[in-house]
Amino acid sequence: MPEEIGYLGPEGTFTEMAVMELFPGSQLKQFATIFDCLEAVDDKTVDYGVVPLENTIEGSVNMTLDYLCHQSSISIVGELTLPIRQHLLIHPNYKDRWHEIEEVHSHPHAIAQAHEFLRRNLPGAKLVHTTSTGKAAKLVKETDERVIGAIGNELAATHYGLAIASSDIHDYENNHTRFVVLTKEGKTLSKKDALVGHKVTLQITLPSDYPGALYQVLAAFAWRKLNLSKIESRPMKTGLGNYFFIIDILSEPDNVLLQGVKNELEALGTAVKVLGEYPCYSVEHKVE
Ligand SMILES: O=C(O)C(=O)C[C@]1(C(=O)O)C=C[C@@H](O)C=C1
Repeated sequence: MPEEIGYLGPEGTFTEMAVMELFPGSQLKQFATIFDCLEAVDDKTVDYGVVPLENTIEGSVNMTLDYLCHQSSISIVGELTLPIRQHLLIHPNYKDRWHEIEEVHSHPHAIAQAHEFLRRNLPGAKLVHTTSTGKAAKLVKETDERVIGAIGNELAATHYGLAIASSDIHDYENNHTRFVVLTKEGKTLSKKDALVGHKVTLQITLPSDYPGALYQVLAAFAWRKLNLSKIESRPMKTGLGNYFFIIDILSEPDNVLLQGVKNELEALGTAVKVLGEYPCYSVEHKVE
């Protein structure tokens, strides 16, 4: 049976752009929400899932992080970073009337990425959250009795036959999103081009709150000269002030120094869960 790839749909999402780059020509299955996609990987309805993990402007996608940390035994087997260009999309019937837009629909991350543009250009418009930018574009296509807009990409504009009323409306030029490939079954990703490095992502839970606990964790990486690219705390959901840490390390697979870190941390009573050891890819061009 051909492998099936789950992703955040419908057609025209940024996640679909990532999937087209990572799994060209594969059998795809769309999910309405990130959670549904994660669950499908977990219960093996699909072989791989592709979901967003982090954006330059908006930070982490907590749904993805929390699922990986709290609920599952699925792991990260790859990462793709894509440039994110947000456009204001409108029904073609209203293409010259975008200043009259009453509502702007999009994924909360996309709305946040264009906050300044919306404040300046459409201060009276109601902002409506959708499960994805593709969903918002589809809604605009289906609504021709009112002037509404969506924030989304050029793939959605083409797919739904929408006009681009204003292009590149994201507030910061350097707008990128990291997408991760997840799997349940020890599968690996074998993309050949666009490789930019390797990472290991660890979930670290301190034994208890004592002075210098995090410092001790970081020291284990520091004296081995292991380069961290991200550290983030997330609530354990057991009480205020209880956090665990998610740490990304720029490291080749099977690095013996990392095994040393794990042994040292575990000896200190710190729990270490490996969320993934994976290749990282990056593309700057648009996927047509
Ligand atoms: O809605 C989409 O198109 C998505 O793929 C989701 C998502 C996100 O969750 O951040 C992905 C990239 C962009 O940052 C905006 C939205």
